[in-house]
Amino acid sequence: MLKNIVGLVTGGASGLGLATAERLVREGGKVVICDLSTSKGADIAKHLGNNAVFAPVDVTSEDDVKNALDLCKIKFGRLDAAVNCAGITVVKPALNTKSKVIHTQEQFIKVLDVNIGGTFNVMRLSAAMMSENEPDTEGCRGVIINTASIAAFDGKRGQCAYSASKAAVVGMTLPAARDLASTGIRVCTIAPGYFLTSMTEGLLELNGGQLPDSMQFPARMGKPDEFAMAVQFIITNPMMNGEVIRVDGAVRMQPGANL
Ligand SMILES: NC(=O)C1=CN([C@@H]2O[C@H](COP(=O)(O)OP(=O)(O)OC[C@H]3O[C@@H](n4cnc5c(N)ncnc54)[C@H](O)[C@@H]3O)[C@@H](O)[C@H]2O)C=CC1
Ligand SMILES: C[C@]12CCC(=O)C=C1CC[C@@H]1[C@@H]2C(=O)C[C@@]2(C)[C@H]1CC[C@]2(O)C(=O)C=O
Repeated sequence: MLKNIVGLVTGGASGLGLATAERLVREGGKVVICDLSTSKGADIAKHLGNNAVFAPVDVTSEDDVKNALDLCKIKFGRLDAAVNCAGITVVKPALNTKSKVIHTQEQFIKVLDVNIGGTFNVMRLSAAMMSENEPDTEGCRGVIINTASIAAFDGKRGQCAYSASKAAVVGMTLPAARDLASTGIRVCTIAPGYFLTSMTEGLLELNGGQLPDSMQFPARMGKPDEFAMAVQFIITNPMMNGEVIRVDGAVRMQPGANL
């Protein structure tokens, strides 16, 4: 149960973030769905009812995140769990040796800006708000959950930017947990494998109908709610701190096709 837990979920209008927002509400909590103003976040929050509200947020903007936290305070009074799911990817080799096309620096920086900068922006501002909470019986004031990827460890061809960004999210987990320990705020990261969302739609088709990377067990794409179950576990288990959990059915990404 997540009774009365107030969560803020970035990327909450789609895929893993949406499943997390839905689970929070289903389990008795409340949620601020943060996503781009162009997303379906407003309709989704309406559909989820009074325990959900939408905040238009670009995670790279300090003002947008502050406004979302203000809304959280006004509507629900506090923040217990911030879940960073907003993320983007680009699939492009550093250099395409056949066509001689070079990966642009702009694309590289953009992925880092959203995936690293956005995650850090939400984490630091959420922590500041959580620091105002009364501690629970364990001294805990809140929990921050970031989303990396198994690409942080075994990036494929074409994933320099994405893998670097997710490795950074893994890398900030322990120092952030250490920074926030004295305030009673926990920080964990989930590194998902292949999950069925808009980010991976078309992946099976691209792969000739085959599952990628000889998936072990279960030999299928993850369901978004299986990610949300990991979020719930981290929120409810006070010993989960400073840790990165792979949720991937034991898959290991292979180098992939020459791009
Ligand atoms: N689907 C998968 O197999 C995996 C996904 N991930 C990671 O999980 C996270 C969620 O991905 P999915 O749900 O699959 O993707 P998705 O594309 O379904 O959802 C991502 C959401 O983030 C939002 N977003 C993008 N840029 C944003 C910004 N600047 N500010 C606010 N919101 C923004 C999008 O509007 C979208 O609603 C991402 O960080 C992704 O890298 C990691 C491993 C596997
Ligand atoms: C890069 C991938 C795989 C190759 C392909 O044909 C298309 C792709 C675009 C979506 C990527 C694919 C991938 O390798 C895994 C990721 C990066 C996927 C987006 C999310 C992804 O599933 C992941 O992060 C896995 O950890």
